[in-house]
Amino acid sequence: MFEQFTKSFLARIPVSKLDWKFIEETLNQSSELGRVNGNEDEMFLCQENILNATVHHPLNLKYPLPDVYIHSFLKCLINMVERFHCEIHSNILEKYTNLICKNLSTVEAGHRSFMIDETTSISLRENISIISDGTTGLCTWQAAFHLAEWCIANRQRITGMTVVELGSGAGLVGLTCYKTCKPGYITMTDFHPKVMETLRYNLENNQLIENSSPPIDIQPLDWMEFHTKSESSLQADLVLASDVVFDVELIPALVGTLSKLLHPRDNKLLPSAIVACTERNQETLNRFLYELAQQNLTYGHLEHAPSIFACERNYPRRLKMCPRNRQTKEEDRWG
Ligand SMILES: C[S@@+](CC[C@H](N)C(=O)[O-])C[C@H]1O[C@@H](n2cnc3c(N)ncnc32)[C@H](O)[C@@H]1O
Repeated sequence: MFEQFTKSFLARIPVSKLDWKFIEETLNQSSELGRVNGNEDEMFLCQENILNATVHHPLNLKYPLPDVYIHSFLKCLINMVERFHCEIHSNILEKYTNLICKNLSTVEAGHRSFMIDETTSISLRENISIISDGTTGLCTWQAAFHLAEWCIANRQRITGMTVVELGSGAGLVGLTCYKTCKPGYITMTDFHPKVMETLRYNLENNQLIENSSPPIDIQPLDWMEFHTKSESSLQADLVLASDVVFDVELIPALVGTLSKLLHPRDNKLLPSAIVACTERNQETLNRFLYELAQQNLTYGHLEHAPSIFACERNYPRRLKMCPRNRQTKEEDRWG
């Protein structure tokens, strides 16, 4: 009954955007039931159920959301329960008053948990601010959800492939690919030390380091250096990257990196790259497309995959697929 609400809560959808209408209806039904049966416990039971589906959910107990988020959630819940002229459940009050006494910070890191299906979830430590510690890589960006959903929809085709992810950030795309697609090998990369540390933590937290079969790996990879290297041991059948097209200064190095990784190898599948772009600034995207053409890389647009993640979807996003110029239409492979 609470599945959708739980999914949004654990994914840290802004509190004001949670489905409060649903909570109101649930409280209303309990209030009516209590009145008809003359049973005052109905409202307490309902508050307990809401708490169990959110703050006391096993994933939140194991991978807690930031206190500031829980505080704001409980505040809204208490306001709503009060509108029914009903006593607030002691567990809610206790949790809330404990949080009031804390010095809450909006730059605090905390977890977000994403439920993919009944048995698969991914919990990531992420900062609340989109830019912190001088990097954009400590939170999940919107294009990542899009690309992760594309991976899930194409999992059978990805199975067994050697996958490299560029600019992995907090790790949603790589971890989703690893958990749902069974790639032959997956290497997640980034360059910022704090991002690398968070990425490692997130892999360990999802128990993916020790028991990695198929193997999963994290490597530092700075596009600025990589595209100038003459040799690299890194090879890919498929390159994934989400929300990496955001700074015109970085685009030549990013495309140079893609070009190197997409270089055809003997007796191997021609590699391709799926780059999920958020369409914020047309000029930046045009520069990306210009650089692709300079490197003799063609591109096509891919269909959106069905939505799975609870997330905000404010910006239009596109998946660009970049194979090296060739006769065969690569869209036929991934389209
Ligand atoms: C906007 S974030 C996107 C993170 C993640 N892919 C997502 O969609 O949530 C951009 C990512 O690119 C990485 N990045 C920026 N410049 C880079 C460079 N020169 N080499 C490698 N990664 C870089 C950042 O560290 C950050 O993780």
